[in-house]
Amino acid sequence: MSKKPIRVAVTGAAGQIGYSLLFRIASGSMFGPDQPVALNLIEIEPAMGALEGVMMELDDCAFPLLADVRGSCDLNEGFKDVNWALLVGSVPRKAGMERGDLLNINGKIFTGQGQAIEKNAASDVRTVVVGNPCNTNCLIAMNNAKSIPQDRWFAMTRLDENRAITQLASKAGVHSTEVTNMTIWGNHSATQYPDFYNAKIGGKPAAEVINDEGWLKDTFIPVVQQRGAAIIKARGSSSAASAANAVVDTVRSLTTPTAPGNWNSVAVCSKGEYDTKPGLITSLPIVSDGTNWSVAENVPVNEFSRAKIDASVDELATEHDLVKGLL
Ligand SMILES: NC(=O)C1=CN([C@@H]2O[C@H](COP(=O)(O)OP(=O)(O)OC[C@H]3O[C@@H](n4cnc5c(N)ncnc54)[C@H](O)[C@@H]3O)[C@@H](O)[C@H]2O)C=CC1
Ligand SMILES: O=C([O-])CC(=O)C(=O)O
Repeated sequence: MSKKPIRVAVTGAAGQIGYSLLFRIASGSMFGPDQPVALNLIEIEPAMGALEGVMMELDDCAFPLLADVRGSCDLNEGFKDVNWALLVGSVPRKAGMERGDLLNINGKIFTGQGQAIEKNAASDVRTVVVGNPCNTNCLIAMNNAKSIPQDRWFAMTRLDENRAITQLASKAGVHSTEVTNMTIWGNHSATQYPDFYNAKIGGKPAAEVINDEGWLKDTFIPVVQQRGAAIIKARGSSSAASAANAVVDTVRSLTTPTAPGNWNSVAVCSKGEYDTKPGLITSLPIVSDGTNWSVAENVPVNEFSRAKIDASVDELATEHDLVKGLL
């Protein structure tokens, strides 16, 4: 192993998403086939036994790229020297709940984690929040680590993007790789707006290719918005393998150059782009040069899209007000 390993913290490492995610990271899916990785696995005390078992399984894979694995329930130890912090650990919702209902239970987890990241992580640390409600949990962590630049904080809407891509591809009868420019705007919640107006299929506007605005507005949007709930209903627990896959995609898209003309969705700290509210963690169309990211420019926003984006940003503002005491 000639390259220095990238050290990655994963919270909730013994949970359902953790059980898929760790093996993808260790096998090279996240940082590529010639990049060694080291894992700092963080759990709460009662789950340390289960984490031990997961670590034994990591050992049993003899992954060529895995340089080191540490398990801890101490946040200072867990976030020590990490280059990436993947904040998965938190309680998932049950059937009948909205993700925002978890704010009371999960929000406070992210104050201590933000502080511990600021105190212990490597100087280049970047954080992706997965635990729900992920936008506002990310807001809490970011505001508890004010010396870390705001452009290093992300919340995950890539699973929504991937879901939207598959819905459009399947309606158009094409492979998912034909669908590009799929923006999820706003909150990772039932108000998110999967923007079919700017999505493309085979390089053409998706709305033109599908040619059924009624379906796009009245079926496509709610199916994507409610996909998490549909998985919970079918599986009895929330999306795990597809969520882990989306974490891999998120980090990969931030660390490799975006294909020219395309973009991906991730929630970042808004600077007011597209008239979103500055300071909120809002999903936007993002491009990367492999090192730095920026918001895709000149994406047209029509009246329909404007109303949908505003509704989701309003919900983020309400969540912000609910957690003011934690910021
Ligand atoms: N943003 C997104 O697209 C998605 C987000 N999620 C969210 O991800 C979170 C995790 O989901 P699962 O892995 O299925 O849940 P899970 O219940 O299977 O695992 C969560 C793990 O987190 C651990 N944990 C709880 N509090 C912790 C803390 N303070 N520090 C460290 N670890 C802690 C638990 O011990 C458990 O092992 C949930 O909040 C879920 O709603 C799930 C799917 C998609
Ligand atoms: O729906 C949930 O609670 C889990 C989640 O965030 C998703 O699957 O998108």
